[in-house]
Formats: sequence, C-alpha cells, structure tokens
Amino acid sequence: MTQPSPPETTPRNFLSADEARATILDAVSTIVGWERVAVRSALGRVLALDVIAPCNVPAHDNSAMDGYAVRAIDLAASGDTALTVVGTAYAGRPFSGIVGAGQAIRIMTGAAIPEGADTIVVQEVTRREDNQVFIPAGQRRGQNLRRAGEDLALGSAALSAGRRCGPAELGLIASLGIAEITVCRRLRVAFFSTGDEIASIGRPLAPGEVYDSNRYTLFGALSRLGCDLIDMGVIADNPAALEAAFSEASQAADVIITSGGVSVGEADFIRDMMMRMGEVSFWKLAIKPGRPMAFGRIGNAMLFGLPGNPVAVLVTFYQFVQDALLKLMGVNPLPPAGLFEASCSDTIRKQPGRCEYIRGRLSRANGQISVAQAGAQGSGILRSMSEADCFIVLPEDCAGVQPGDRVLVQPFDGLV
Ligand SMILES: Nc1nc2c(c(=O)[nH]1)N[C@H]1C(S)=C(S)[C@@H](COP(=O)(O)OP(=O)(O)OC[C@H]3O[C@@H](n4cnc5c(N)ncnc54)[C@H](O)[C@@H]3O)O[C@H]1N2
Ligand code: MOO
Repeated sequence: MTQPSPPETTPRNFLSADEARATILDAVSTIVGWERVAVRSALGRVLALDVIAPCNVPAHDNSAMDGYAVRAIDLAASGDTALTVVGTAYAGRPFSGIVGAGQAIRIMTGAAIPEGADTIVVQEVTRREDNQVFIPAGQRRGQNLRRAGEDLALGSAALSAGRRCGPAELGLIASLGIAEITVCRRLRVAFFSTGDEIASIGRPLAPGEVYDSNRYTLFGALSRLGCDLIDMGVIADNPAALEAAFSEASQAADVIITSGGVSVGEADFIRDMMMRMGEVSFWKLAIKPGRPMAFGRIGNAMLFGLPGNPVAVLVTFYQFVQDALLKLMGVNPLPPAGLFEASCSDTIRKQPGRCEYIRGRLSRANGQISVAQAGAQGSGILRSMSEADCFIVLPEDCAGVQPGDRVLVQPFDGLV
C-alpha cells in the first residue's frame, strides 16, 4: 500500500467530500492473498483471477422453443409445407439420426438441434396430422435456435478479476461446471468504540453513560461486506488501554475503525495516541453529519477514526469507508454511487458550504418518485436512520430546498 498523505486542513479549509474520497481511495490498494473456495462460499467474495470458460455455454446448439426442427431449404415461399415427423428430441435426450429432405423432428425447449436441421418452428403456428406436420410460409432460417457458446464461449473470460460475486455470478460459474474458484482473502477489520461514557450492552447504565450502538452498526455494515471482524469492544479514554488496543489492532488487522474522540474536545488521548502511533491526519469535512474524521495508518493497517455521533458513523462509513474497504478487498471497478434525481416534498433549510446527507424516504405516486425527510435529523438520532431508505444528498452550493425541487437521492438498497 502507498503511504497516505491526506491534505492538511484548517477550520477555514474544510475538506470536501470528493477530496476526502479521492485521498482515501488513492491511499489504499488491494490486499495481497487469495484462497480457493467452493462456489457457494464465493457469495460476496471478490474474484482474484479471471474465470476462463472451460467449455461453451450452452454446450450445443439447442432449441429455444417447443416445436419442430426443420431444414429451411425444404420450406415453400408461400402456402404450407407438409413434412414427415421422423422422431422426437427432448432436453437431455437428443435425436441421434439425421433430418433428411422433407423431414421434421418434434423438438422440446433445450433439446440439442439434430443434425441436418437448421430452424425451429414454434408448435403454435403448425398443424399436425398423424406423422405429418404443416409448416406455414414466412419462417426465417436459424430462428429460435440458441447457439453453442452464445452465452459464454470456450476460452473467453466469463468473469474478470475484481468482480464481487452475487447470485448471478454464482450461477454463471456453476453454468461452466466449475466447482471451486480463486478469491481474494477476506479483509481483516478491527473495530472498537472509545469514550469513558460508553457502556456495553447487558448491564444497567451508570449516570452519564450511553449504550454503545456504534459497534453494532459497524458490525452490521462490516459483516454485510464479508469482512473478518475483530471486535475489540469499548476502550476507555485511558492512554495505556488505547495504546494496547491500537497496537493489537494494527498487528492483527488490515484496517482499524474506531468511533469517537476525533473532534476537538476532551478526548485528546485518542487523537494524541493516533498521532503518536501512526501517520494520521484529522480532517474537518465540509459535510453534515460527520464533520470530524481521522484518516491514516498505524503500522501496516489503515485507520479510519470516525466521529462518535451514531448517525455520523454511518454517514462517514457509507460515504468514505465502504468504497475504501471494497478497494482493499479487490473490487474493481468500484460500484457507482447510485445517485438519481427525485422531487422533494419538504422544505429543507440549509447553508451553502457543506454537503448534507439528509435521511429520506422515497415514495412513488402517479409514476413520479418523490422523497421526504425521514424524521429528526440530529446526528445522534438513529431512529430516523433506521426509518430512512435513502440519503437526500444536498451538495455544498445548495442553499435550501423548496417543495417540488429536484434533489439527488442515494438509495440504501440495490436490487441485487
Ligand atoms: N467544539 C466543537 N465541538 C464539536 C465539534 C466541533 O467541530 N467543535 N464537532 C461536533 C461533531 S459534528 C461531532 S460528530 C462530534 C464528534 O466528536 P468525537 O468524534 O470526539 O465524538 P465523541 O465526543 O466521543 O462523541 C460524540 C457523541 O457521540 C456519542 N457516542 C460516542 N461513541 C458512541 C457509541 N459507541 N455509541 C453511541 N454513542 C456514542 C457520545 O456520547 C457523544 O454524545 O463532536 C461535536 N463537537
Ligand atoms: O458532524 Mo457531527 O458528525 O454532525 O455529528
């Protein structure tokens, strides 16, 4: 990996979301290491090598329809042509003879095209009388055939290295008869929460404490990416404990993600410790929520110090960390941001100068997609994050939104 060299920022020089994203992506490169896994275990994994087709798919020319396999040369230009049906071809049980002049074969979808035939006539347009079938004029030579290799040709790259396997990829690999493939090793991510006020679940809260939710949102986000997780719990604002945690994390993991203690407040231990142990820059981002963030490395591990506020954790994770993790995991190209435009049904007040990620809900009426705010937008309010199904992304220069204005929307879920 190249050394990260994030730009310096001052309170007057906030880093834009695009600059932060570009700096982070420049600083990370794919981890080294791969393993062989069975096809099903490849779900969510990233291909380390191209998958080269060891055979044609389909393996043989076959029929796309139930009907009759005929020779186009036998068919009259006008009127019906009577052909003699001399056999049947089923999927998996081919007709082994040759289709001669004036002959036809009854054929089922998926059955191999018998030798001699070059055209499939769908059964609905034909008329059958005993062993004779009448074919109307107007058939096209080669119609309703699926050619050998038309999906995947022998020797071609069926999938490229860098592709993350979803359901379609598993099916594609299986269609080639491949049982095991080579994928990048899993990314190891260590994460912990910081702060004296943060309590682990399972015990009553002492005065001034809050339950640790960040470790659970991060657990969810990281698990969905298929990372190997090293959950290091809650680390108190104590130099010795923090040093031990950062040291252990940097040796065990490719990436360290923390929450809390990156702003200018009382948690200076964490900032000092990050600075002392690694090359870390503290950024003020021109975004809301998620303004303070630390980025750099400790030893060989990349470090993302996310802000403590629970929604700020998720915003910074999805806007900056997730693509970096995907790049480290070997994903290439990275998925598009998935932004589209919708009509906003709310008034949203906003100052220019920072990009805001508003929790929104999409709806559809009369063929129009519109979006509304999903409730209170404070950066500690997880409830609206859970009720939202998208971010409304208001760019830096936006000075507010009126009902009916077009806004950019980033949906949380893709279809596949
Ligand atoms: N004078 C300034 N104060 C603050 C600024 C600033 O620029 N100047 N930025 C504000 C913003 S914006 C954020 S975000 C926070 C981030 O600060 P920290 O990263 O140092 O986070 P903490 O102070 O530790 O915590 C903030 C908030 O979040 C709660 N928290 C922390 N960890 C968890 C957890 N694991 N689970 C649930 N809740 C958590 C914590 O109790 C605080 O309420 O700073 C602002 N202040
Ligand atoms: O920017 Mo802070 O991350 O709003 O809460």
